[in-house]
Amino acid sequence: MTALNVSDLRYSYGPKRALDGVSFALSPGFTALLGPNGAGKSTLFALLTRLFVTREGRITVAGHDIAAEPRAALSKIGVVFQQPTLDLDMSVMRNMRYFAALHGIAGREAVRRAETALAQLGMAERAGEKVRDLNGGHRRRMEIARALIHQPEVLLLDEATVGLDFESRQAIVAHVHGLAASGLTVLWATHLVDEIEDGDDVVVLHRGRVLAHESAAALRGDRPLAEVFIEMTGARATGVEGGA
Ligand SMILES: Nc1ncnc2c1ncn2[C@@H]1O[C@H](COP(=O)(O)OP(=O)(O)OP(=O)(O)O)[C@@H](O)[C@H]1O
Repeated sequence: MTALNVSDLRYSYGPKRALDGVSFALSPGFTALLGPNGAGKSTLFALLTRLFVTREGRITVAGHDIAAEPRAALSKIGVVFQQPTLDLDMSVMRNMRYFAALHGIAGREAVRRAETALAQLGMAERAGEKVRDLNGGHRRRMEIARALIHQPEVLLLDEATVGLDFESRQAIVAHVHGLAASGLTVLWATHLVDEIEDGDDVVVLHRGRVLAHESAAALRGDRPLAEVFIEMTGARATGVEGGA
């Protein structure tokens, strides 16, 4: 089943074309949106979450056209933006319940969903802690849990590990792969090749165009993914090459 379908999407900032005919279809599982700085990843995310609107191209989420049925489409999307958006003075649970309320979920159901989502990210025992007291990795995990509270089919993460140390990054990457394995459709924007596993699906975006869409294993062949990425985009691939 196609959970997210993007078809011939175009977007310009004045004369600057940021997306130039982007198409891909995603099924449940982990897809890395791999692109160097300026590739168009953030622009794509803004269109997928309807922060930006374009008349050129089409986006459907779980069969709902985002232009024709925005509420239905957006109710199927969970999103974690590059910049954290947490209230530091609330507890983890209060943050979760506050966000649940924005989706019309309250009372016991909100607590039940919050507990389930926190457990999925290995954060259950931190529910009572103030967000301010959490380290960066745990804050990010909380934000991912929060994005799951309305039980979306598609989870979008825009450079979710920016600024975190290697261990925290690894933990988050592992958790999100676990979510994808349990049936969620994950689109993980990154420029770090070490966050990508051989079994992952990869969309390579460069200068607003999709250069490749296939499994990481097929994309890299018998070479390191970093080498292939550099060759395709001319960009320096950052991150530690973790065997991929
Ligand atoms: N507000 C804007 N005005 C003009 N050009 C813009 C604007 N925002 C982005 N761009 C340009 O559009 C292109 C795509 O930018 P975008 O931020 O979507 O890329 P990105 O892949 O998310 O990069 P990064 O990882 O650096 O955020 C780039 O060439 C960028 O310079």
